[in-house]
Amino acid sequence: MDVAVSLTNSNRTRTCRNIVIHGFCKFENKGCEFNHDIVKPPSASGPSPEISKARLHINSPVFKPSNLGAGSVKAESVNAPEFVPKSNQESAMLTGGVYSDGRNIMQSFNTPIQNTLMTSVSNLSSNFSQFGINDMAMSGPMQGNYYGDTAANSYYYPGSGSMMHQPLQYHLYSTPLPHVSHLLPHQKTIHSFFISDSLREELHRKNEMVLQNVNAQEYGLPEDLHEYHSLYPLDFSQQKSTEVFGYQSSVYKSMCSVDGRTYALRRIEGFRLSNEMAMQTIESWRRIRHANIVSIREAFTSKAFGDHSLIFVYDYHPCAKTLYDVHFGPQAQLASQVVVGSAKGTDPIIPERTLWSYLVQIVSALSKIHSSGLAARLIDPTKILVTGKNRVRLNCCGVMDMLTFETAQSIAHLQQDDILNLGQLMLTLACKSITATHNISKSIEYISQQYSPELKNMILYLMSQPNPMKSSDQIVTMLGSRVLQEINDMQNANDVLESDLSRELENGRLARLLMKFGFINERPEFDMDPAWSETGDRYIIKLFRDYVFHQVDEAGLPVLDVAHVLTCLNKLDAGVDEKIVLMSRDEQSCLIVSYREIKSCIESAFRDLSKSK
Ligand SMILES: Nc1ncnc2c1ncn2[C@@H]1O[C@H](COP(=O)(O)OP(=O)(O)OP(=O)(O)O)[C@@H](O)[C@H]1O
Repeated sequence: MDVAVSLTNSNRTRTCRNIVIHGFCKFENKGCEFNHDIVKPPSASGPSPEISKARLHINSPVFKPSNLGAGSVKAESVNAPEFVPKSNQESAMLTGGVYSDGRNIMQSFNTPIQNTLMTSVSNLSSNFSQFGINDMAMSGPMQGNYYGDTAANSYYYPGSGSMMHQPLQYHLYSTPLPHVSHLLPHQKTIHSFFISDSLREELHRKNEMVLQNVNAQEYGLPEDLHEYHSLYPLDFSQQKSTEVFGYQSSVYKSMCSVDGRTYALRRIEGFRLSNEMAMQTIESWRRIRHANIVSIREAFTSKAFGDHSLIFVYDYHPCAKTLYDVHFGPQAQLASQVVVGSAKGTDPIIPERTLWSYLVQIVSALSKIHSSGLAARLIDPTKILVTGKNRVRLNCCGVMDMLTFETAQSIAHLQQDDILNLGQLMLTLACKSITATHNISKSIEYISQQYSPELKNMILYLMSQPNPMKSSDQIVTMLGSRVLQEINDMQNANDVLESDLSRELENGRLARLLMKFGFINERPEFDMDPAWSETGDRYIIKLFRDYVFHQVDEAGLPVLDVAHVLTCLNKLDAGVDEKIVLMSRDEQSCLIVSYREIKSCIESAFRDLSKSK
């Protein structure tokens, strides 16, 4: 398709396009070959200064000649030398001129023209209102006037009205204003095109955490540890406790040089493995995959830290905190003081629903572990990770099996201990005191005051002597309706995430479109190639790119309007029949094409590119 708009065909009878569009031609006496002798009304010896300066900019309405039916302009028709509107009325409309009797055209529109104009304006307004732009740019009384004459006039005469609109910083997302919640069904705010702020922030924080790095030498860390490198300490506390494992332990984030993924390495310091068989205990744990268990990948010994260390490799969960940190750590205490506004001792309790949720998740993990013939052996607030809102996972699974390999213990017995430890954990959480197990009767009394008898009885059952044996499956049955509640909550959360995902899906669509643009536009290797010249489909694409991204306002400043870009790209992707005016950079030619035609140009240019591979 050849789309060059040539001016070499001298045709004195044709009205100059600049006269039609701008009302004047700056090349009139400088060699422009076209006819400039149109009947100019006496009072309109020159175009209004505002209009003469006005360039194609974001506020330009979508031009829709009333007598051009849909599909009447094919992409091929851009071969036509120039665009000549069919009637003087239209040209008058475009130039914002006056009639021969001196009446201003805006005051004296006859009904069909007025309808066309107002349709264009209202189309544009509704396009933009989809993005909540009305709310931002024309809030309050302005909005009420928008469809009135005053607004239409200032719309067509940029700069002439009392309200001058500067380009807004649409890329700086602000939260929606309260009145924006009362939008009409077809209107949307820009926020509705992207994932929620809180989720975006959370994901950014997690990404940032994955990329955190320290200088290994400064921290006395090895550069390489087996297949792992870029170690980053996750536990900066100076005091290391030996309470849980009987050994000091440290945790590092690190990257695996084999698969490039990030893992959490738990180092048991100063542990010398005396029996190689102990390594096999990890095999059963490696097979366990459960939503409430931090998966283990492998274990190995290392002298890279200058001692005999045993290293366990777990899945890394960025920004994870321990259950202890969340409910008993210094930050939790500070937060509760802020909430309550009083000293320690009046901490708000953990909501009962959260406690049931923890219980259901941990019992679900235990059920999986016990049915695999294993025991968790570490139901401790410092060894349970919180990896999302109320989402818990058992951590450090398999460590105790290896550390106590020599002292064989009955699995059935260890499983009973798991259930007892779970009871103690729930007691601790319900009393929000790490020492709650020191005086159980007092703690139970406190729980009966704060929570339902159902929760109290469940904790009592978990902590009771096995008679003859308790099983995790029994507890699952006892939890009954709580499990259903948990499923319901999770599915609701899933729905919210899915809707966020669907918004990003739309953006992914646009990103693919932009990639195509990037592939096609201004390829240096096709610079002088007539088959890939700037006169064919690619020319339309280039002009469209200018229309979308390179518009300027009346002061010649760049228009940075995300909403305009989104509107254009969405219409392009949908291939709608709406027509737009594309203007060449030298303002010497203009084309009227529909989004559908531009879309087919892009597709064919991209097909050509992929064929040439
Ligand atoms: N798999 C993991 N993914 C992400 N972070 C983890 C992982 N395992 C542990 N962490 C983080 O490492 C930090 C230290 O964990 P650790 O288990 O040592 O807790 P701790 O409270 O310091 O216990 P201890 O007193 O026994 O050292 C915690 O903030 C925890 O969130």
